[in-house]
Amino acid sequence: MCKTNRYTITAALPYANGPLHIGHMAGVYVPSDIFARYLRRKGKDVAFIGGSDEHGIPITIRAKNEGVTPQDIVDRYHENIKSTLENFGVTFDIYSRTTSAKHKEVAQNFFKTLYENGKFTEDVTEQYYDEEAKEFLADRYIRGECPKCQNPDAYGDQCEKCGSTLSPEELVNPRSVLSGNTPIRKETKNWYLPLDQYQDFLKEWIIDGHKNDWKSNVYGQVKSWLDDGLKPRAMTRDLNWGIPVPVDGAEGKVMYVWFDAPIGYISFTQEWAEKNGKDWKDYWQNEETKLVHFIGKDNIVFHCIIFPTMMKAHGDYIMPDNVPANEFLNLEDDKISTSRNWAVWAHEYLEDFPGQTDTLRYVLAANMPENKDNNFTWKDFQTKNNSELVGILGNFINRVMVLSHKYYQGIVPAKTMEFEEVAQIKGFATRIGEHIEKYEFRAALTEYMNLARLGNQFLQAQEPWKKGDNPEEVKGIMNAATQIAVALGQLAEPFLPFASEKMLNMMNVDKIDWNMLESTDEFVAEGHQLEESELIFGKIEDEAVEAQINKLQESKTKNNMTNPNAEPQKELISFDDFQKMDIRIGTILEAKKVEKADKLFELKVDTGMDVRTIVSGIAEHFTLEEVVGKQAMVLANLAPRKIRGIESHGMLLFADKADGKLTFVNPEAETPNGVQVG
Ligand SMILES: Nc1ncnc2c1ncn2[C@@H]1O[C@H](COP(=O)(O)OP(=O)(O)OP(=O)(O)O)[C@@H](O)[C@H]1O
Ligand SMILES: [Zn+2]
Repeated sequence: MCKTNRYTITAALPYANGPLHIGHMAGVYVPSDIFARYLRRKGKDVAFIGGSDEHGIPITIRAKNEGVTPQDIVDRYHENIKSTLENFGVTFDIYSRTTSAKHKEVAQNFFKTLYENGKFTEDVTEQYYDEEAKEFLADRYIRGECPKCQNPDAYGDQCEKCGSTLSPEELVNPRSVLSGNTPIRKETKNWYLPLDQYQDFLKEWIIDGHKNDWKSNVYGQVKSWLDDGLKPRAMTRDLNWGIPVPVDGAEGKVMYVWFDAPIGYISFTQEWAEKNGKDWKDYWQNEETKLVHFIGKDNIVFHCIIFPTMMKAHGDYIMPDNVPANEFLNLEDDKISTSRNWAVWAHEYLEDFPGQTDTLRYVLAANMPENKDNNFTWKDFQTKNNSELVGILGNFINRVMVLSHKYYQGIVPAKTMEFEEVAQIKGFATRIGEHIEKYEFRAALTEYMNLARLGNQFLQAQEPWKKGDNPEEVKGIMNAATQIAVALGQLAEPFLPFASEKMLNMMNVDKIDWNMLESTDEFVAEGHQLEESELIFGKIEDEAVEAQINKLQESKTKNNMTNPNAEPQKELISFDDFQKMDIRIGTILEAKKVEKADKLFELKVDTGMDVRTIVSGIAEHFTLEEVVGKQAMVLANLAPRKIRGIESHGMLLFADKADGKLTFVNPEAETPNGVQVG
């Protein structure tokens, strides 16, 4: 059914701001790898392209919080992610990164082409700006209340609670993530991709053209975007981390991360092609090539609307043939979250379950959130391993191996009889392939396991161990069982690559082409010598699963201790910065109201060094009587400033409670005035 011979397969570029978890694997990397491995076995010319997305605000925020550079962050996580993917058996032809020189060049050329051909519109708009940090606040640099669900911590580009796509102007009570301050609005020029001009093209291509072959979750999301009407979208940002915009008048601006990241698929293909003597254009600009993007649902708009529009505006590029986006995987009935450490980290799994990589690949493929969100639980993981991989597949392979060695020293006996089960194998190969080509990975895996079930039923029905008086029949049964076992070893590869290799080694056979698997009845010949038998899958004990559940419980306990509504931490300061502050205990001696200022008290404060005047904005929180005689913390060396004509020498410190009421922060034991706090 698949006539195309060349495929370009991309997998979403993970943000290099943290390690990979099972959601990433189930949503993107397991399905794309199954697809790529299958097509290679089918003899197709495949470029399976991946890499780290190293620009974008989550990276700069993480760097700021840790007090390191963005480059430090991406170097750390790029290596971590790359080796995790390798160890998971994800067979990228190249796994590169968007901070490479090659990528910068390709992305800048792409931008320039659009610019020179007049594909952008330019617009000067007011954007939020943090006066203290001196930075424009795009996307995740700004938070505030979601206008749709009132979540107080929505981002400037998205509300994670209700899933709405937002722009910073829509946030209620916006605040800067950098300083916590309320931002001002300031004019800046940006370059926009006029998506509205591509509305008709997108409608014709997707809505009219892919109603039947795209997944309904993807099609539905695209349709609702188009029904709402597309608007121009800024492709540049006033930030200092990213790829500089290569046009005059754009100094200090970088490309929007979702402009440069998908170009990564192209630049990485170029890097790979150069190293391997190929022509990259075959993979991106040849109508006979099928381009397929594997992503999670939050990336649909970028891969179905924005990136195709970029490619259309550029010209020469093919459109994706399909974007089989998955919904989300949850963990133990809760949303996977990096910040709440509610995740099973792929690299930790590899350490905790050595030699059992395929078990996780299997469970994630079986639970893949293909059409709706799905759930991973450790109990289900254990059951699927013990009763399906060990109990069905491993059991069948092991019985065949052990009996072959017992009866025939591991030499495959003659085919003395015909069995219908053997003739059925090629049908399984075909159906597995058809499901994979339709992005129905769960159904493909079920089909595969049904062949293992068939093998067990066959042995159970034929009972060769009871037929010692008919050696010719036993030979025939064992030949047939061995055909099924070898076919299982062959067909396992897309899903269970490590187990497949182990099975084929043990059976002493080479991998064969999938087309062959779909057409033959003989997977191994009479007289072939099998190697020694070994177990393919190990049981997962209760203790191992309990340890994992305890690990999650610890995260939950920790999360419950921290306040989800706490203000984000301010920018890091050095120890020297801190040392500069002179904070000490003082006592308020006198208090009076400041005329025509509802919020202010004029206070006389004994700081231990002197008695001084401090103007404080506490009149709405306390009465004059309440504050006189009270001790308070004083920031003594704050530069004096005039407030309502009164010179204030320092500042009193209060705790700013969530309900907006101030409260004094005082030493627990009696403390003389002038004692330093630090
Ligand atoms: N729980 C999940 N289930 C399925 N796919 C997911 C899940 N989490 C992330 N993905 C997908 O993995 C790909 C790479 O994710 P990316 O690095 O962009 O992280 P992310 O979406 O910010 O995730 P997180 O916030 O958990 O780090 C994206 O296509 C994303 O849709
Ligand atoms: Zn919301």
